[in-house]
Amino acid sequence: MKIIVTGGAGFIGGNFVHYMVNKYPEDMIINLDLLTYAGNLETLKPVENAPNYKFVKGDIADRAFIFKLFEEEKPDVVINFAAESHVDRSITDPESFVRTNVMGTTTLLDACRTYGIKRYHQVSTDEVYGDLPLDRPDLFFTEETPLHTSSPYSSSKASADLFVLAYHRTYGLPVTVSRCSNNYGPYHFPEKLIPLIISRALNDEELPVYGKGENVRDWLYVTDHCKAIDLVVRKGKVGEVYNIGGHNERTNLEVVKTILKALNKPESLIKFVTDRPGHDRRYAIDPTKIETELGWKPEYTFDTGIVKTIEWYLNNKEWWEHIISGEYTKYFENMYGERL
Ligand SMILES: Cc1cn([C@H]2C[C@H](O)[C@@H](COP(=O)(O)OP(=O)(O)O[C@H]3O[C@H](C)C(=O)[C@H](O)[C@H]3O)O2)c(=O)[nH]c1=O
Repeated sequence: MKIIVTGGAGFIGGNFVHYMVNKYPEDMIINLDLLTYAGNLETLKPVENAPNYKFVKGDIADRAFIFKLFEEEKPDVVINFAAESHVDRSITDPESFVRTNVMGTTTLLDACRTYGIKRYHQVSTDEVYGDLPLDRPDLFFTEETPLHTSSPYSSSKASADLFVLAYHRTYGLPVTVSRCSNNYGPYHFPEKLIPLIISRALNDEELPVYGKGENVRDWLYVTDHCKAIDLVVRKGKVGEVYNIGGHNERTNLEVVKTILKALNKPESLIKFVTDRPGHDRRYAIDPTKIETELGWKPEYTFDTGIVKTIEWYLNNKEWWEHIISGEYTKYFENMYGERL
């Protein structure tokens, strides 16, 4: 099979490319990525010379380019990870989220419709369901939970999901959608909570915690997510949505304190800062459907996954140190300067 993985130089896409190149030597994995700020070819070093791997630089929202690529490659499967993914950035620049996440998705769908495809898979997020109250730990997102977005980011992802499902209903395109909870693990860009806290704590820098740190996220180790997507693509029912999460809810403050303890750094580094506008309170996934229909079970709990993640950041400083210097410092100051 020829599989186009979009966004394969990003965090989840990059981990997925590693997983697929190693697991399916008989398949050809084409990594299509625009290499924007969070895309990094260093992430692909371990697989870049594999005979079943190829990198193509390009924009999923560039219709002429995408159609030419499909004409040349005739892929059997397309798995769309490419997305602007940072909620804070979507608050300052919503338009780029519409372009990549919505227009990029519809462009890929049109190419799939024109050239034919065995499966199109959309990698989505539990943020499309909005949030849950903090005082109702009995509530979880299921695939039937209505879409109810809070941020420009989640609105763009929900919109893309609806297009994907509409292309199934209207044109019969064989699609699946998965919606995951917060991922963490190797190669995570240090603008997101866990890698940001690890990298800044290692440099003894202040750690911005939004509001009171009471918001809850449901943490999923990235390779558990990769295995789930592989299962959905190969065995999931066409036209269906699958939620992916492993019941690992933690408040942000718990997460930050866990990392500080593991690194033997003081809690005095924590700085409570102005809250994110529209900040979702709690995400929590009910994974019953993917567990019962496809037999997926996560391998990592938060306690085992976070240790592995911290070890990776300690052993791979060359991957992240240059990111948090230079351009990134400017970005960080713009984003957090007023808060810190
Ligand atoms: C960067 C940062 C974040 N936070 C808080 C905000 C959130 O409550 C939590 C995690 O934030 P982060 O930006 O890492 O992730 P989410 O906003 O939950 O969204 C993430 O998980 C979903 C599923 C996706 O779909 C997004 O693409 C992905 O970015 O920590 C802080 O308190 N301080 C910080 O410096």
